[in-house]
Amino acid sequence: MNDTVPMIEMRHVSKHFGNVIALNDVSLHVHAGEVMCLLGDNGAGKSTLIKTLSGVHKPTSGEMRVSGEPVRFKSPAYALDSGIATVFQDLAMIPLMSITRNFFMGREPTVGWGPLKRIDWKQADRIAMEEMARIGIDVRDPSQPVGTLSGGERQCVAIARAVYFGAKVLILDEPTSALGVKQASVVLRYIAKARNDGLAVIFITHNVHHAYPVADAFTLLKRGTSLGYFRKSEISREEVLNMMAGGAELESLDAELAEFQRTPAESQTASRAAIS
Ligand SMILES: Nc1ncnc2c1ncn2[C@@H]1O[C@H](COP(=O)(O)OP(=O)(O)OP(=O)(O)O)[C@@H](O)[C@H]1O
Repeated sequence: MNDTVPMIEMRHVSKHFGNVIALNDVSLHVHAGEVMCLLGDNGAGKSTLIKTLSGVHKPTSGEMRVSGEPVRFKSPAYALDSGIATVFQDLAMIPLMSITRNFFMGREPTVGWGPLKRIDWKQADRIAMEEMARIGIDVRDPSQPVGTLSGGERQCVAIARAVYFGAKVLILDEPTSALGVKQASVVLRYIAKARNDGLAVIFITHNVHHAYPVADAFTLLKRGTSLGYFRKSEISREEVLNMMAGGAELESLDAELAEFQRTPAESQTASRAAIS
């Protein structure tokens, strides 16, 4: 158990859209140097939760805290100023633009003053190369279009960019969902590294196999409600899987599908037995 103040915390947060209750009394917390995996099926409320944490939505009720201080984000810029960076699935990258341009996205270092002020490309390229090297991506040419990197590498660039610009909390929206095993492992390794560097990471996924190796804790969402917050030591991979899928629902599906697997002779015997 970690007794320090969480880096980020949600207390009894609800979010309604008219009559739709997208989040209902959800509480969670993440400490510095921890990965908290937020798991939930389609429509569970994951996107609403991320958008609430990152200042896109305002909670209908409940409280959010950063380093123990209550916060109300008027816009995503306020969340960013508090050190909360969200890497959305689309990565906000321009494939045909260079790695350096994508890394800085308008925040390039400059030289000179007043009308002579201009982007310091040499410095920008050097920083981009160094940051890529730090995450284990060997960039030979920083002017290379970012679209030439693999999917996993592009995810890492987006995360590295957030870290470089001062994130304390990283919210990663399904960073591995479109990736094969090898590419997903590139991203999972980097998530573990960000955690070891002291960031608080919220990793949203519906893939328990990706979540389990890297998680320190789990929050499970179902239809807008939290099924609970679990430390990794308190819950096995199978238990997480079962809660995610809804054990009872799966058992009844098992029984239903077993019916299809019967041979015609078995089915006839079963229906005769049912009639008599
Ligand atoms: N702006 C909105 N207006 C009305 N209802 C919304 C809005 N945003 C989300 N919802 C509803 O809130 C519920 C949760 O949606 P949300 O997108 O947060 O789920 P999710 O877990 O991210 O799902 P998925 O994995 O499919 O993206 C859904 O029933 C959705 O229809």
